[in-house]
Amino acid sequence: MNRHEKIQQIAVTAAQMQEIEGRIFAGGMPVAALMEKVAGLIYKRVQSLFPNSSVPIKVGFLIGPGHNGGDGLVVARELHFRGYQVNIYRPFSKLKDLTAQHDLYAQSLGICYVENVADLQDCDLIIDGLFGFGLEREIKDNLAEAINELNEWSKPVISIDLPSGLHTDTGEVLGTAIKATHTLCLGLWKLGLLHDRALEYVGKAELIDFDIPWTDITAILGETPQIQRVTTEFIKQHLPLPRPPVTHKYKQGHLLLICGSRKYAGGAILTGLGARGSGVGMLSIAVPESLKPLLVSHLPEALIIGCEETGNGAISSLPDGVNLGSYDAIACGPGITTEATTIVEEVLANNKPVILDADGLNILAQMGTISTLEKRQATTVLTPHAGEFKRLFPDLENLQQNRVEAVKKAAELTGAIVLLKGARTAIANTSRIWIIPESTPALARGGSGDVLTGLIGGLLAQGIAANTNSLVERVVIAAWWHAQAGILAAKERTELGVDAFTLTQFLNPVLANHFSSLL
Ligand SMILES: NC(=O)C1=CN([C@@H]2O[C@H](COP(=O)(O)OP(=O)(O)OC[C@H]3O[C@@H](n4cnc5c(N)ncnc54)[C@H](O)[C@@H]3O)[C@@H](O)[C@H]2O)[C@@H](O)CC1
Ligand SMILES: [K+]
Repeated sequence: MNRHEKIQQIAVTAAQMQEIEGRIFAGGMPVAALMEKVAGLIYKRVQSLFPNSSVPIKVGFLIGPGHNGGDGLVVARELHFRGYQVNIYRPFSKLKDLTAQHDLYAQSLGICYVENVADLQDCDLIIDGLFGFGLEREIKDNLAEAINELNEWSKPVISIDLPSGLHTDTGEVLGTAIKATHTLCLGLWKLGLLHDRALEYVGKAELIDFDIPWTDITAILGETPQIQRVTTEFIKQHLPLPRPPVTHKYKQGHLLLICGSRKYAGGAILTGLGARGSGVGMLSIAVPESLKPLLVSHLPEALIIGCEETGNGAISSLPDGVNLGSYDAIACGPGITTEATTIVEEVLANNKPVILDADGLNILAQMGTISTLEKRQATTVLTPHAGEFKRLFPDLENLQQNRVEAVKKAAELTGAIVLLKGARTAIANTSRIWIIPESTPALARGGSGDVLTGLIGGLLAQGIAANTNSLVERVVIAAWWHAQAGILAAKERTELGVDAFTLTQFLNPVLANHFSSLL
């Protein structure tokens, strides 16, 4: 893996970034030289995003008291030299030394300083250098009002490092925050940018790599950082491709899906199609007896098991002769309704890897999440959305806003692999956390989660059959794959055109697009 690929997999907190920065300075790099280098990369990127033309672009700068402001001033100076019409709004009198020096020089060059943020309203572009990872308290009073006013203008805004006002680690809005259209994150991805609640502020985000020595990164984060930003390169390493040249269907995993009810028949089909997309060797699907013909017609390759059903058409028990121990993995939950308690209890009592979703999770919550999972030896995967998560882990409610912390705690409490669905799906086991950095709101649609459950099940079953010891990676692959299928489908069909059935048809093209070298 090259440096670019490796660096994209890292996400850091403010404290970690400060420690890494400290090592660079201790190594002898002058602070001013690093700022010059970083700002040089930023202004070149701004130039390519907004090239100057015969009519100069008018750029408004927001300058804060620290080194984020210092970066901003160097960018302002360089764009001034390149013919941009630069205006600076700096609502602070006390500046850090280096920032103050750049400020003096900008003034000596005759760059225009304005008194009020309103004076920037006719700018074509705003650059936000108010605060970076040094923001330590709420933004209040006049500055908060200025930011709120600017957010009303709907102009292009480029934030340096991160949108000012966002907490670097949690993405929480401290008072108020800049709504950027672009964020140029410096050096290493800041964890806060990967939180759902930050997304409406971040816009298009990209990393500006300024050559932080790898030894300084690993000295602070270790060889395998605890938090991983999931990239294509990671997926490529863990994808079950290519297959061994000599194999057979059972060696490629046997997955049992337990899903559906009279009320939710479609959920069973979608889960089955998700599993189909995974390439799993053998697929068995247990559904209420009355759904059997429907499932056979949609998934002719699968073995459909008709189960005895309750008066409302939920699965009441598996038929005699079905041995849960004979499958590599079992995925249970989509569409089963909360009546199917017996089957969930039976599945959890078994010693095979289990994926629980939807009403499977609600039943687990009723059984007692932690006490039930304590008894399990085999892997359990839980795939809640925020509402299900709350029911599963009522004691973690105060963490709901900090999704990364919440998923980490949930995994620690249960020993399970927990996948918390969201705009930035987060997955944790007891030692690490993975975040899917790209997705699409097109996936916010009924049935989309059923597809994911099938996909996870299929990948997990293949992993078990192949004796791989990295099962959590299979769950991460499924989440990434699902998101990418949504993105690809939305590109072709718009964000409104990605119903769950359509989504299943984009699973395979994602692989073909990204991994042609493995085909
Ligand atoms: N880490 C690195 O390796 C590099 C960092 N650089 C820049 O330096 C930034 C960090 O610089 P700093 O540590 O100086 O921090 P910031 O520039 O983010 O801001 C810190 C300053 O803001 C004040 N402040 C914090 N919260 C406030 C609030 N709510 N209201 C008013 N004032 C507040 C603090 O007292 C301090 O003076 C990065 O984000 C990045 O832009 C780059 O210059 C070069 C490389
Ligand atoms: K900023």
